[in-house]
Amino acid sequence: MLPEHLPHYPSPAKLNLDLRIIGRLPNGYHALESIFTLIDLCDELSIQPRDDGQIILHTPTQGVEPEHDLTVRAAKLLRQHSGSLKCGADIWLNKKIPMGGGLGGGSSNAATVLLVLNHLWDCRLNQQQLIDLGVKLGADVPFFIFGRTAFARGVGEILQDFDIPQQYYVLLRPDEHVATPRIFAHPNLPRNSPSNPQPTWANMQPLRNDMQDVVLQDYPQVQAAFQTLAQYGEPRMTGSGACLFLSCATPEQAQAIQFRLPENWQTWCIQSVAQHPLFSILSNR
Ligand SMILES: C[C@](O)(CO)[C@H](O)COP(=O)(O)OP(=O)(O)OC[C@H]1O[C@@H](n2ccc(N)nc2=O)[C@H](O)[C@@H]1O
Ligand SMILES: Nc1ncnc2c1ncn2[C@@H]1O[C@H](COP(=O)(O)OP(=O)(O)OP(=O)(O)O)[C@@H](O)[C@H]1O
Repeated sequence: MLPEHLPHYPSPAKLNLDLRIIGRLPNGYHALESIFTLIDLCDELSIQPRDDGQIILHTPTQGVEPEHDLTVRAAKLLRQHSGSLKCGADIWLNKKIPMGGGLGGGSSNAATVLLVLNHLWDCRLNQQQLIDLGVKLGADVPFFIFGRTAFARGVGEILQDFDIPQQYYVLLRPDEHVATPRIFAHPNLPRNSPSNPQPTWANMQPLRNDMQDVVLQDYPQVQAAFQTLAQYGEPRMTGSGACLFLSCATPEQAQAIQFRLPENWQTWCIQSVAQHPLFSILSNR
């Protein structure tokens, strides 16, 4: 699907290991505090610069108009800051991350495009400048540019390093699409969790997701998947759902649980990844 002669750039998914809503911002958005980690479920992109200013996506994503695709929007946004309208790109995307599941795939694709084209077009924007651009595309984009396990504040753009134990997860995709705006607008959504000024893994226990209860109430398929996973531990939802995950101490434990899950759900055994896999690729070029 991607051209074989070009590099394949990774674009990993994320999990919100914990997500609390601590209030609302003046613009109506919700102020969050969240532990984000990268996982080893990745989309892949090939990106080749062109010198005629055109940005062409050769692999349109089903259900997304090419000009609305976050890869194209990211490239156009960076082009405005490149100082040259000649900057163009051919883009190929191989999607493996389910869309709209709370795994941040589209945001990750946008971050990979920003990081790679910043390099290929020699724009020389620093990480903070890329984060400031990225947040215009989506609240999860800054985390993927930060590229390490993080504690996030604001809408997700204020990031600090955060230590977590290495963990393995069973990830399950319920057969349901949850619309993020609908959950943020839900009348029963809790919006008053206390802020944690000095978060640590220990003082965040027990981990939770403030969006989870309203999603479980309103989406029977997510509730059914949750009950099934709950036979094996304490599942949680990532982002605004619908994907659910269960922490496991070893990969063998994750595989044993996955083996017992009904086949009607798409499932993965995954692990957290300490650093964005793109960083070592770009620093070697
Ligand atoms: C749930 C998370 O995935 C956690 O990482 C993110 O906060 C989602 O952020 P996002 O991808 O930017 O979400 P979008 O799908 O673009 O947001 C849709 C709508 O949700 C609402 N929204 C989003 C983020 C936020 N912090 N507060 C909000 O109230 C806004 O009305 C926004 O217009
Ligand atoms: N390259 C892309 N990949 C995936 N989705 C895209 C892309 N470009 C635009 N979109 C749109 O963005 C929406 C959200 O996609 P994404 O997979 O990032 O959401 P998500 O996993 O629910 O993230 P969140 O953690 O924000 O809830 C999709 O439903 C799709 O309409």
